[in-house]
Amino acid sequence: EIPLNYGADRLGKRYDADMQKFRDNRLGAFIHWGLYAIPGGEWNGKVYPGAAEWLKSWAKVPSGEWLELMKQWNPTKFDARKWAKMAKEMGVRYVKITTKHHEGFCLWPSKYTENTVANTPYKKDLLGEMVKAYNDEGIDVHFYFSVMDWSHPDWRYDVKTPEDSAAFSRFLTFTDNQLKELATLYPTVKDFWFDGTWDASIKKNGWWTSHVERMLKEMLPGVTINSRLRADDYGKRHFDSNGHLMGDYESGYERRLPDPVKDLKVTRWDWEACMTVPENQWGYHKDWSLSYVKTPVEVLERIVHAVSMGGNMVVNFGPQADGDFRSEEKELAKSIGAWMKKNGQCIYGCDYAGWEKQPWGYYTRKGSDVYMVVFNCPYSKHLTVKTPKGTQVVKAALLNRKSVKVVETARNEYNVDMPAQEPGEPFVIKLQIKEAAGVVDKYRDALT
Ligand SMILES: Cc1ccc([C@@H]2N[C@@H](C)[C@@H](O)[C@H]2O)cc1
Repeated sequence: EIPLNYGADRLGKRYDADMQKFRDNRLGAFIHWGLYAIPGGEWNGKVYPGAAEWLKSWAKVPSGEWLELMKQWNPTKFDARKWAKMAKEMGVRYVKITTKHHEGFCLWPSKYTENTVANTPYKKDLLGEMVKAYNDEGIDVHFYFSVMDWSHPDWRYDVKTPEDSAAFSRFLTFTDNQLKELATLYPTVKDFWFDGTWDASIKKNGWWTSHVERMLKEMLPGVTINSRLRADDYGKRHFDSNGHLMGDYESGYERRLPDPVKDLKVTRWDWEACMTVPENQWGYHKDWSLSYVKTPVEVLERIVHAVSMGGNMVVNFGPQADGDFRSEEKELAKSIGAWMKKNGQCIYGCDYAGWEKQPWGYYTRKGSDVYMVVFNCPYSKHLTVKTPKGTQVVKAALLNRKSVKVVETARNEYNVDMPAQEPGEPFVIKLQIKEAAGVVDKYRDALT
């Protein structure tokens, strides 16, 4: 290993109560809300199909002109308690809120910039209202924070000249001040999810990313920090130059998931994925017909897929400028919530089972309870289960307790019957297993 000053602060997973809660939460929601919700993907009469929160970039809008949108920021339909009820009904255990996205508009009344909700017709502290409402519903609040700030004169994509260095040093101080402000004003925050940290300017200042992690953990003991913040002494990101994960969980799975067979390495560390419901829209876009929109079952499959590999999943919501949600998102929250109410025990507090992936769906596990979450029903009417050496399936039952037949078909191989009547939606079978202490290998493969 090479010596590093700004590499991983810790080797291996955290097992303290705060990290265990982060892990047990498993299902979260993203809230992407900012000035971009006002134009909703359209600028000067042209609709841009790209991500709506990047409209400033697609339409090449100068910062001054973009920030004019602040004059229109007045979400009259915003009701934090309603938002929190919607999250509760969906069954999310935490919500990640964009405190400031790349555009530089702050949902809290920061005293380090004019670009905040305080200088809009709405005036009030939106972030504070949200934090209180979610916490009152027992939902943890995580802060998304974009380091890249398109509206700050001292932001630099790279640092090449002495002027760049002076400006970027001011920018890092500004950012430190905003982060300290967030940690001080909203001390119940449980996590910081950094974005906008891929540019050379940050990679050349790995020390600062290490300082931010340590500063926030000093101010808020137990807080979790995503790997995306971090760059080491050599600009290596997420995993340091010795291959160790920086931060507390890997945060690279954005709109994609690790392969359940080829990418089992991810089960060695904590990780959190995030996903959009359309192909690629985080902020509100007025026209969702421009890309495929995932059905609730497709969203659910991604949630289960993540948990089956020991990860969390954060499903994105892009509220409208008026503070209400579009109907597709309200329906999605209801639909996922209905399923979670019946089947949540295969998600919350669950982890990677360590069993061989099967075509019918995914395993999750909590202690000695192994869950089969079935998305694909086979014509054979049997669900193949292959257990590790020394592990037997003793019983199987649908979560509503109706048992299903289990027949041992070969060494460590079973046919678990499909339920008698078609469930009509993804369903869960809970397995009772028996794990031999020493691994006794009763059968042997034929000698060929
Ligand atoms: C290339 C690219 C940069 C930033 C992003 C941001 N990360 C997501 C979590 C959203 O905030 C998106 O704007 C997405 C793609």
